[in-house]
Amino acid sequence: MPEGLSATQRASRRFSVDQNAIVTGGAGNLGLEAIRGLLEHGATGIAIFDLLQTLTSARSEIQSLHTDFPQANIITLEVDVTDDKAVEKAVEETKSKLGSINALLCFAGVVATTHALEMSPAEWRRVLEINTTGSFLCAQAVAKHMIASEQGGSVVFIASVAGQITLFPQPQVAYNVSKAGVLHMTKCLAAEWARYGIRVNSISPGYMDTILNSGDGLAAARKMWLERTPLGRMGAPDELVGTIILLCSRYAGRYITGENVNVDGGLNVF
Ligand SMILES: NC(=O)c1ccc[n+]([C@@H]2O[C@H](COP(=O)([O-])OP(=O)(O)OC[C@H]3O[C@@H](n4cnc5c(N)ncnc54)[C@H](O)[C@@H]3O)[C@@H](O)[C@H]2O)c1
Ligand SMILES: OC[C@@H](O)C(O)[C@H](O)CO
Repeated sequence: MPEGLSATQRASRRFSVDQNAIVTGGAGNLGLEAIRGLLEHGATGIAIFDLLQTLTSARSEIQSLHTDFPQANIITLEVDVTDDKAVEKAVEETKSKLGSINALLCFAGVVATTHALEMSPAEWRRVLEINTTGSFLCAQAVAKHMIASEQGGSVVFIASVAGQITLFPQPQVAYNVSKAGVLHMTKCLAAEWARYGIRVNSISPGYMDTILNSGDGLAAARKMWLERTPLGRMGAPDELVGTIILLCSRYAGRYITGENVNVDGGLNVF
């Protein structure tokens, strides 16, 4: 322990997240697990941004969050992240209901497994619009609030190892490009917003054990994925939580910005 640190400064090394967060795609597989992790680590308020269809199908999981964390203020907002006006309105509503916005986590995303020669322009645009543009629009709207509050904050994008290497065997050029964009956007926004005390980082999951990677049609692919994953298994959704807490914590993570953390069982090494 360096000499001269006060008790308060030492306490400030904790990994706690005693603040409010917006989680886009928060009713999805990884988003729900992230929210549970944030609440377990002291988050006081959560705004779940997602499509009506997913908010409806995840109703019982969201109800369990209310039951398990009765002291937390958990709100749900129907938002399409590609709709800039809807995003701005939802961020405004979050601010008025939660009081402050200290962290943003962007999980909203889609995958298209289509060969490049067969991909329609509409499908290409949809994947980039949701994964890259949607993440940007949410970060921009939240950053404006963080700047106005003069409190700074933390933005965490969910990229993918697919943004760094060409995954095999599934053809998913639009997805891979969309996530490469998210990775570079992380660095650009970290550079632009550091002066406001806003840190911007990303997490790149590998193959997580979620619906996205399930289904009978993927059995052969799953076998190949495991062969290329040094830890030899898929990740559990809650295995992102430690990194999320580090990056969102205004204590432990306060000198980390512009960084990507691969949470992938080693998939990126090949
Ligand atoms: N599951 C994995 O193995 C894995 C690996 C790497 C990266 N990721 C990324 O993690 C994120 C979450 O993945 P997941 O496995 O939880 O998938 P998921 O399908 O369960 O969750 C995605 C969520 O995004 C929401 N969404 C989609 N389009 C939206 C829109 N236009 N506006 C608002 N919300 C929208 C969906 O309703 C859903 O709740 C995605 O960005 C995905 O690319 C997942
Ligand atoms: O094809 C599956 C991919 O989306 C994968 O789940 C992930 O993006 C690997 O990082």
